[in-house]
Amino acid sequence: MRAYLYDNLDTDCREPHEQNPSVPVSVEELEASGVLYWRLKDENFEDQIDKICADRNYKNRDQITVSKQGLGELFDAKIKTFFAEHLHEDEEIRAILEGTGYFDIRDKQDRWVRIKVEAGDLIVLPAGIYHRFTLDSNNYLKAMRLFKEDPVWTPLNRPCDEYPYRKAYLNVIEAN
Ligand SMILES: CSCCC(=O)/C(O)=C/O
Ligand SMILES: [Fe+2]
Repeated sequence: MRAYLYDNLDTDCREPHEQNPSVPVSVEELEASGVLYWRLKDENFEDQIDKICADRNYKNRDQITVSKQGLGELFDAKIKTFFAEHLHEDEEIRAILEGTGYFDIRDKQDRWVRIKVEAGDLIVLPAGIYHRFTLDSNNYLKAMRLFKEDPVWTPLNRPCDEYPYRKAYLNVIEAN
């Protein structure tokens, strides 16, 4: 995982969009926005996932393959939905199994921070954070999705500042 400020250029979102010079964003800075990160080791990948699930009460899991083959005729529509700035009522928890991609999150100053993920990364985006997702130029990512009960990942596109989970998110972040 590597995180940095987005350059805000209006070119293909699958490009890195790293500023020049780059402005790195640390794991601690991500945490200040409520984003959690773990690096999972190959040797005991499943054990580490199981421990995080037990600690954080994630009871269920499934897998998604974000690629033309994996999503079939839904691919173009899904990719568009993922990259529209949105939030969810629930956490978005993804353990990357194969491939690469970018999660962009809005930090406390409402700047886009780009998080490059690869196999072995586990990321938790808190409920209520504005974010988006895109593949990179490899056009392939397979992820495990973790969730507590039935997940509520309906994307609510910005602006939705009046939703209770957005307000709850801002309250937690401001107290940090
Ligand atoms: C890497 S999983 C696909 C992206 C997704 O599920 C989502 O909600 C993006 O915001
Ligand atoms: Fe999302």
